[in-house]
Amino acid sequence: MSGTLVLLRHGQSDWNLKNLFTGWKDPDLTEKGVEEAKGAGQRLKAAGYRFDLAFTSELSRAQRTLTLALGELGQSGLETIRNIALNERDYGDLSGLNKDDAREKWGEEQVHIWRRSYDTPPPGGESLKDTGARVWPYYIHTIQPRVLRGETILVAAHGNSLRALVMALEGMSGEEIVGEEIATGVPIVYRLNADSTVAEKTVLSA
Ligand SMILES: O=C(O)[C@H](O)COP(=O)(O)O
Repeated sequence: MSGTLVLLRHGQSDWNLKNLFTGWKDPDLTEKGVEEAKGAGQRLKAAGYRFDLAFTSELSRAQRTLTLALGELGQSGLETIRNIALNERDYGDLSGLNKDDAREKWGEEQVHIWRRSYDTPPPGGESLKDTGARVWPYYIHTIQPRVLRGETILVAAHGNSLRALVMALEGMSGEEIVGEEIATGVPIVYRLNADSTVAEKTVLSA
């Protein structure tokens, strides 16, 4: 057995609440999002986790979620590496549009394909495959070596940057990833084997 990797999607953002495509836009957390982030930290603490290092994106909602969770863990000030590679999928021309308005304009099926398919990008944006092409190398070169050293690592990021990571970690196909949803503020814990495969997965739901 090797180290532990914990993935945490940010708490509810203002644009999640307003049902807007967000991508690389930078809204803050809502009050509910703040509570979700704190709750994630409390559950990690109750389960006995202590982190050696954290990673997050260049976007405020993930950074703030990390700060709030670390506060609950009593680990404020933990060494944290921010990188744009962990940013949310770029939603391109959809960014800022209401998701229900988009369904009315382009149809339910097309919008679902843009949101959940593996390799169909939204107009002017990234497919999940494109997102994975930056998330996965960053994981392999920068995050995974620390986990394989036996460390406990926290990654606070986004619904689709984490879907890309989960897809690769669990060896999911382009069809399987369509049904994968990452909840806000719910830590996903992976214990890795020394050969980097997943030994055990635990979801710390509320
Ligand atoms: O960028 C966004 O709009 C959300 O964070 C995730 O959106 P999705 O649920 O459409 O993947």
